[in-house]
Amino acid sequence: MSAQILSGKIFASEFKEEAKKQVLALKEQYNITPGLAVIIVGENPASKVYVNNKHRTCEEVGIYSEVISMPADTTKEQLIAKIDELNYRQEIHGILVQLPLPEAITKEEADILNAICPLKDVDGFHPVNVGKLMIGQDDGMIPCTPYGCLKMLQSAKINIDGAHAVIVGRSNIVGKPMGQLLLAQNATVTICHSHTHNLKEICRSADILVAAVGRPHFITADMIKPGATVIDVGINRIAPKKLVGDVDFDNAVEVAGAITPVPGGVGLLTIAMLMQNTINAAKLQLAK
Ligand SMILES: Nc1nc2c(c(=O)[nH]1)N[C@@H](CN(C=O)c1ccc(C(=O)N[C@@H](CCC(=O)O)C(=O)O)cc1)CN2
Repeated sequence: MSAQILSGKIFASEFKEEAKKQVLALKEQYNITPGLAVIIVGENPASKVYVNNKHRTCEEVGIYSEVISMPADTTKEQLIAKIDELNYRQEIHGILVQLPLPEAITKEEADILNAICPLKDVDGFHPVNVGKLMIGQDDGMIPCTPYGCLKMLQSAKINIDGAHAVIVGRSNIVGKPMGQLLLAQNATVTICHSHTHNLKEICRSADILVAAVGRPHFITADMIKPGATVIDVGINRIAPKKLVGDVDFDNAVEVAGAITPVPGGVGLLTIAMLMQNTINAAKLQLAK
């Protein structure tokens, strides 16, 4: 039997509707419009598309949006000076630096992201927010992609409590925060990576399998337990107009119980959750 397809489009539109209501409530109760500033450095074509989509989604949901485009030869100091300016602007509740940064400043990524005030860090990449997620403190920001995966699992009523969740990939943006989020929901979490022995056996023991490796079709059908929920976070461009995930979808769909497609899966939730994080940031700043 073929798996249930977890459509990112449907969940994203559900989450955006919820965000719209919260924006209206903030306006009515406190006369506040949440504001998001996105900084893009350089000319990466995919980044430009994502940033435009962020701007468009802000308009759709009722969030004030500013896109700040900086040239590819921007220095770390210039970028941090821009972030500082935004840190002090009251109408900007969320600040995001689009990744990847140009090669010349890639090594400075940590210093640049750490310059964002943790209360405005809508990506949830600042060490303060990483720490809050780690210790289960709920007044921090959660990275958008794993946050979207969790909300989708909850909305689809997939059981997490007591489930064995296996995450393949240990990035700071997806793998590690995904593990913390599922652990906080009482899953038994295994994080696998390139040095893991018996990867196939571990994956096959997963009730929830999250693929976040960045390698096309890395997870094959024989690595999936029949009936498991498979979340594919990979976005791999294998030809100019062809995107595929980390999971061999066509075969996996015959084994899994539920599965996300690529495109049209959790990627779409990333921007929906950015809206939610901007609203959460505005609420947190109200309370300060
Ligand atoms: N500062 C950040 N930079 C980056 C992040 C991030 O969360 N914060 N994530 C990615 C890019 N990204 C958002 O920024 C993003 C990626 C993918 C999608 C998406 O909608 N994917 C679609 C396919 C879109 C396509 O055709 O390319 C899908 O999966 O169906 C949205 C946002 C890296 N940088």
